[in-house]
Amino acid sequence: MWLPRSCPAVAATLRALAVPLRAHGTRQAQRQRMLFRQLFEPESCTYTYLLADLKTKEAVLIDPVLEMAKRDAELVRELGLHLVYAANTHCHADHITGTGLLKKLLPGCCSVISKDSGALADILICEGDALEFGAFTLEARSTPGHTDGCLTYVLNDRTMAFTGDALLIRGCGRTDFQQGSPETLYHSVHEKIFTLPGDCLIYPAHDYMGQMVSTVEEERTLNPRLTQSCETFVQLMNNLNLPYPKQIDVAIPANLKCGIQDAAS
Ligand SMILES: N[C@@H](CCC(=O)N[C@@H](CSS)C(=O)NCC(=O)O)C(=O)O
Repeated sequence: MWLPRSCPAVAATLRALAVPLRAHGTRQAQRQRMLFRQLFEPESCTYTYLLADLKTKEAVLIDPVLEMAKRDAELVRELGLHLVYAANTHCHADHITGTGLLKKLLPGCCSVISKDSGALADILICEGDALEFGAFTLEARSTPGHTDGCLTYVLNDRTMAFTGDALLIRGCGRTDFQQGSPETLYHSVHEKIFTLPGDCLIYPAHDYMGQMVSTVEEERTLNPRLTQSCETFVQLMNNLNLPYPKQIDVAIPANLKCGIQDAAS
């Protein structure tokens, strides 16, 4: 049924909708000018993310892998982008980061990792710091527990969170090496990730089951580990008995130097 805009009931409804509609419009406008790609490295099942402002062409890569750095650099060039940051969520133990090589392939790009990781990079960031690319920012949230230096990068409109190994789809990062602590991880995820909006998309650093994306609400309600009490979670994590990652002995020393063993960063 058609109702005139002057109808008081319609006017009240439009007033009530005004804020959410405006907010939705802003998110949609933002989405339309942002490029997003999820890239994959099959050996370590690592996801790399490319985000760019389509207007200014400034771009960020999150968690690039050494063996795929040429692919990533080629994609950046093909799309006419300018890579400003090659950022790690943490010092990985299962593969060598591509950030060191990307700095050579795409001069002008800065490597990034958290100060708490103890690793070298051009920019060492902390909780609350932001990486800007054009009109967008990625806020760094400290989410330790898998390692001391784990960060989750949250897009400024809180529609996307890049959780590294802190939160995986229906899982989480192991806590049995590299300063791992199940108690710390539990609190990180509950306080820094599960407090994001329910429809915020979760993009992890890995998936071993072929899944690509989740949401805060899904993980808050369905994650088999993190829906448990902290005590049960700790017991569970202390009894995973997973084999060590195949590349651990080369990956950690290399990643402490940004993926390059004979140079500072
Ligand atoms: N088989 C892989 C390593 C698998 C693994 O240990 N993944 C880590 C993240 S990379 S350090 C993890 O936290 N897994 C959690 C889980 O529950 O599987 C290899 O050899 O590279």
